[in-house]
Amino acid sequence: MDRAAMPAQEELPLPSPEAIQFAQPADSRFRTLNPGPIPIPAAPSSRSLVESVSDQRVNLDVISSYQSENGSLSTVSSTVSSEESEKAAYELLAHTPIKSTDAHLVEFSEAMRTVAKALRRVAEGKAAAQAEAAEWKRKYELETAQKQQTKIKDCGSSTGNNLGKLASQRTLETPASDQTACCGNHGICSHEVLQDEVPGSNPRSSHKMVGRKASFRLSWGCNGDKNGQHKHDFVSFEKGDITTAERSNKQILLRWESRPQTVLFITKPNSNPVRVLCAEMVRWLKEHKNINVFVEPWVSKDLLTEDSSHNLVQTWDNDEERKVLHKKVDLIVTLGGDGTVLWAASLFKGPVPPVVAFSMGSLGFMTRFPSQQYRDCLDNVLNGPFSITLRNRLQCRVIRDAAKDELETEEPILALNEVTIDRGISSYLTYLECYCDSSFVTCVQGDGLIISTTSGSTAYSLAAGGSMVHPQVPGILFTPICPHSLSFRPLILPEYVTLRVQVPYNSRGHAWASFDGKDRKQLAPGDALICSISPWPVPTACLVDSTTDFLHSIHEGLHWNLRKTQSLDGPRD
Ligand SMILES: NC(=O)c1ccc[n+]([C@@H]2O[C@H](COP(=O)([O-])OP(=O)(O)OC[C@H]3O[C@@H](n4cnc5c(N)ncnc54)[C@H](O)[C@@H]3O)[C@@H](O)[C@H]2O)c1
Ligand SMILES: Nc1ncnc2c1ncn2[C@@H]1O[C@H](COP(=O)(O)OP(=O)(O)OP(=O)(O)O)[C@@H](O)[C@H]1O
Repeated sequence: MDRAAMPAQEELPLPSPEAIQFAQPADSRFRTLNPGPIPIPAAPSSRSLVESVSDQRVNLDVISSYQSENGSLSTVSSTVSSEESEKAAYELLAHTPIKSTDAHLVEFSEAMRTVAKALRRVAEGKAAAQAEAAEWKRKYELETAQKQQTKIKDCGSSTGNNLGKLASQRTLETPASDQTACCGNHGICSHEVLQDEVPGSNPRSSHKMVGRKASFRLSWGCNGDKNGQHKHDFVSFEKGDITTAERSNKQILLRWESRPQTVLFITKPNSNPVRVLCAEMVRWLKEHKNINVFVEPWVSKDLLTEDSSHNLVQTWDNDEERKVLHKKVDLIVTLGGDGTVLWAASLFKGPVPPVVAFSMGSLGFMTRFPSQQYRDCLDNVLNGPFSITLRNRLQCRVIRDAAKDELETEEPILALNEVTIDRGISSYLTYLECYCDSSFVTCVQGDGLIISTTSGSTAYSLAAGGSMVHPQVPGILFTPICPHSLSFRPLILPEYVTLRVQVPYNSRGHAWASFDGKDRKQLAPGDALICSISPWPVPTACLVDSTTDFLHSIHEGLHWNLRKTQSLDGPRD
């Protein structure tokens, strides 16, 4: 490069001979090539810049530039003796015009210039960042001081003149004794500030720099919620501490704002006690409470044949009418066992009115109301308020291989307990690929898989080794059925995930999906089942409250951890 064409010197000072010397390689062979300090025009030295460039790099540059002018150098340096190479090098130097050496130095100084520019940019960036940080700190301290002053005023004690002064000085120094006198009794000041030692602060007093911990924000992020409409704070950051602001397991109370007028009865079929009680309750509700009653079509016929006074009981004639039941019904009463609650829920593909489940079955895990005391129970519920358990349902969709490019293939199916994917009549192991959102979970090889709600955790999932989970816990259970693996433990996943169970093409057989033990669907290789929590839970009325009812059911219904207590006589510590 022509020296005249070089950029202005202020861009980068040319390296001094001293600097060049510093950058010389440790390699002795190279030293023999080095004719000593090279005379170059005097220029301000920048040793520090040169230091940042590795010696090796300079060596390589210089060597390669020699190479480019005399391609034989590498052969010389690697194959001939050092004496020969020295001789060759001197010859080479003798033939190398000084212009060429200058050209290398120019090249080198250009490299230095680039490094200097980069360093300058870094230094400028750092200075700007420091200035910005200082400005933020200043504003923050000012704000803190102002807030502090306001609180001190609120405390009714003498104004902390010091704070005012210090605020204007952009720092806040508050003697600990002042704080106690001012706000200590109210527990405000002393707990909401951090006190850090400030280097260089007034050594005469024990004054400290006072500042708040940095605040930050966490929020729910809903899958697919591009507008962020469902995002809301779920923690608060009071004084820099994370506190849960909203808890999903709060007790929920139902308080009527207007009087309930319509009750739907769902009853277990083929049960005489149920039939008799249903007729009695319907009459009582109509005569004493002036309530409109809906029943299933087959119940309507039953009631009419028994007593013509039941002709005022309403029902529905077709699916379209059934689909809008939730708009007419204030309350659902079930008479039967858990299966009847499941059946009642299955009639509602969308929102479900509150369910009051009377126990007329063998187990009655979800049926907490004693049928003998139906009058008191119904009175309490109709008057309100009463606790409810919001029971999540699974919304499941079968995606057929042939139609997997279509967005929605089959109607979604809602399950209150679980969806089971099993081997059906096939005698082969099921082979199911499972994904949670977009992450691979596992391959199930065994009898099948149960994807259960927390309400269903005490049903089939429990029998397959899953944990019992309180129905208000927001989760989805992932429980294998007889997995042919020693290490397949059940999982509980968060309620917001979407699960996909795929029958792979290389599966030996078909799989079968069923929903709350009903509605079996065959899954061929290539078919998939998608499950997520439905937006329409089933609100079931509690006899006492959600937790008391749950614990009562696991004690009384499942005899959980029932064991005779050891007597005192016997060995002791
Ligand atoms: N091996 C098993 O334990 C097994 C096998 C198949 C189905 N099931 C369960 O049966 C349910 C269908 O119930 P059904 O009454 O229509 O059939 P069902 O008449 O065969 O009764 C099943 C039993 O499960 C009990 N049950 C149902 N839901 C429950 C729950 N949430 N908690 C505790 N116990 C519950 C019922 O009270 C009943 O005793 C399915 O959703 C499934 O959970 C269990
Ligand atoms: N109204 C209904 N129409 C059709 N089937 C129903 C209806 N109510 C309940 N069933 C079905 O009847 C079966 C038995 O009902 P349920 O579980 O309530 O009685 P149970 O077996 O005596 O009680 P438990 O669940 O306590 O053992 C279940 O499979 C359920 O789906």
